[in-house]
Amino acid sequence: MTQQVNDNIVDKSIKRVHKLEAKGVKVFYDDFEAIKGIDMQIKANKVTAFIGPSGCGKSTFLRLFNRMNDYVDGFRMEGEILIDGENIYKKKVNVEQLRKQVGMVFQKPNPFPKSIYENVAYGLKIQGIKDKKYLKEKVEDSLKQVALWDEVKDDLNKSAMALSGGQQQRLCIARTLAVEPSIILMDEPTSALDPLSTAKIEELIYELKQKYTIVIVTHNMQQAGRISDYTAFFYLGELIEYDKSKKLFTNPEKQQTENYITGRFG
Ligand SMILES: Nc1ncnc2c1ncn2[C@@H]1O[C@H](COP(=O)(O)OP(=O)(O)OP(=O)(O)O)[C@@H](O)[C@H]1O
Repeated sequence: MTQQVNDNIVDKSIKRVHKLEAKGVKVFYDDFEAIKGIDMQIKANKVTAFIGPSGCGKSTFLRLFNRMNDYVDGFRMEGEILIDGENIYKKKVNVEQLRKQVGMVFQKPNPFPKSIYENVAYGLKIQGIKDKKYLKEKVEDSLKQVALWDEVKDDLNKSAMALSGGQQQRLCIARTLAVEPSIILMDEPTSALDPLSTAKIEELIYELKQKYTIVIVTHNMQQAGRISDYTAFFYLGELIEYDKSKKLFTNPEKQQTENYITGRFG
């Protein structure tokens, strides 16, 4: 099934406008076909939400963009995933480099059992950066971007595990930003958080799209409506509908989308 977002952007501008692209993508876990042939283009510097009932393939599809499924037993993919026009599944692709460009934030905040400072500096240090002044600046800058700096600036040596869940998630986003990705994948980043922390992360996502291309899986349709520019509705491994969020949530083209967003199934 071919789904191109419906707003008159011509194909020849893919490299500039469409940051991510899937071409004829199928995913199998052994014999099970989890993604059944998806074509999709995702725009740069926008927030794109993936919605759909449990098991429809949102996370599987999201994880294709930084090759996180490569580790899964029985995983096999057909088709192409392109970033800025480059197929990221080509043999010569350096997966470590790719993951620097494509950061990921998970459902449960997963800070390392280290200090706040070390968590944010970690990615830079494993790149071999030793310059203390640079590291300090980068840590401060990343924590400021996630609006955590004021809360932690006097406690940078404190364990990250002592932070609240919402603070931990912002720290994990700061850790992702420190290595300067251009794309951030988020897999239900607020589902383990209280409403106040959720609101903070949503504000943050809104700010971050000035600089980053963000793709977010969410079960929360209000959230998708609030923060995303585009929404893709998946069902049973297919991309059913993909459009501007305002359109998809108010006037969907497909009956299945309408049934889902009005809570008739899922
Ligand atoms: N490692 C795996 N091995 C076998 N099957 C898997 C594996 N991971 C996912 N699947 C199957 O692939 C399908 C898609 O799963 P996926 O986790 O991508 O869906 P999802 O839409 O993200 O679900 P949820 O909203 O519950 O997280 C499901 O049927 C799931 O059971």
